[in-house]
Amino acid sequence: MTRSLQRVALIGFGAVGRAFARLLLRKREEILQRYALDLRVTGIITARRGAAWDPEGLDLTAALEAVERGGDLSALSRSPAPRETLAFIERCPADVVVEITVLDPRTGQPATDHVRAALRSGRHVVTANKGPLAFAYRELRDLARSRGRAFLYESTVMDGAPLFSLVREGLPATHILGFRAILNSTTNFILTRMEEGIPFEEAVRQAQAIGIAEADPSNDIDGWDAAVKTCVLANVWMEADLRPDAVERTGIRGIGPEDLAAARREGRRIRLVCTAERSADGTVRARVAPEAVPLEDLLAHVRGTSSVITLRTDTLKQLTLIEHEPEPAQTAFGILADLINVARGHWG
Ligand SMILES: NC(=O)C1=CN([C@@H]2O[C@H](COP(=O)(O)OP(=O)(O)OC[C@H]3O[C@@H](n4cnc5c(N)ncnc54)[C@H](OP(=O)(O)O)[C@@H]3O)[C@@H](O)[C@H]2O)C=CC1
Ligand SMILES: N[C@@H](CC=O)C(=O)O
Repeated sequence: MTRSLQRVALIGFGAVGRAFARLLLRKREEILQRYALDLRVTGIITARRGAAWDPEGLDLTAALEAVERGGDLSALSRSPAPRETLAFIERCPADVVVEITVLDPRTGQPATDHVRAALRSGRHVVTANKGPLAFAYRELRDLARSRGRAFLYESTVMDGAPLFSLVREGLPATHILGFRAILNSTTNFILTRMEEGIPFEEAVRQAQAIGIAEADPSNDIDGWDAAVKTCVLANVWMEADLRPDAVERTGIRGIGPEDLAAARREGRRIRLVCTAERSADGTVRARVAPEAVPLEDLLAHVRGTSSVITLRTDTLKQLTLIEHEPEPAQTAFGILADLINVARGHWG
């Protein structure tokens, strides 16, 4: 096998970026042996911890140590790297740009501009940030196609679970008619902890400590992250062109221990449920709302950070996928899988 080199730039180095660095340190040799793929991180930029690039590959152990002790990445750079993110993306020595900055569920920015700039400058793009798909999926997909570049996003929904590749590779000639899902780990974790008697604020702190909460956890609590994910799935699978504010959205802020106890007395559990269906007029209607789900329903048994989706299809009837207790390491795996698929050409 001929060895190929893939140079990767990380735009963001928070919980997911650092989990990806740790995973690559663990898997680099195996990937080289199995796929003849030499995966190197050649650029990293953050908002407050500087930027670094090195066309030969950055020392990821040193990058992790620098950021974890509250330091700056600049000392690792072979030559001074731009501090402005768009300039960094345009000039970094990379074949693939990985977008893992903070989600803004109301605008999808600046991540959408980052993805657009990367594709325009001839890079493949992998994103775990859902914003670009919720706000500009069609445009970015078409831009990637017109440039002959990959645009993959496995980690945007259900972390590293192979959701998009399952539909892309495993469900040919199939229409997704709708879905019902639990897609936000933080709210599912909070509801589960509250059922165990832990106060709401403490459950939020625990979700933040795991690294699964958004930078602003109200984007989880008020249903925004779930609405954005619902949009992403509807846009990619159902040819919808939805934006998050078109999703009927209620979060879990109003739910207290007494509501959970009342549901329990009726043999139910409260879960934040995401649905999308095509209506009779052909448009896609999407909704995120807490539901008191009966214990006979699979969704009632999805606990902690776990997530679940049931797809309704025109070929395989219904298909359900459950992801058990993901953390940022599983999101990092989705990014790694996308990068390997870019190198293998599994993205058309
Ligand atoms: N955490 C999870 O379990 C999952 C997260 N995601 C998505 O992945 C993305 C990253 O999540 P996570 O790592 O948890 O988020 P964090 O908040 O931990 O990290 C975000 C990173 O982005 C950097 N950043 C912010 N703005 C910019 C900018 N304009 N230019 C360059 N860097 C910037 C931050 O810099 P600084 O370090 O200086 O603050 C930080 O390094 C989000 O979009 C999230 O929705 C998807 C699936 C699961
Ligand atoms: N904040 C999100 C992280 C993954 O997308 C969640 O809780 O699901």
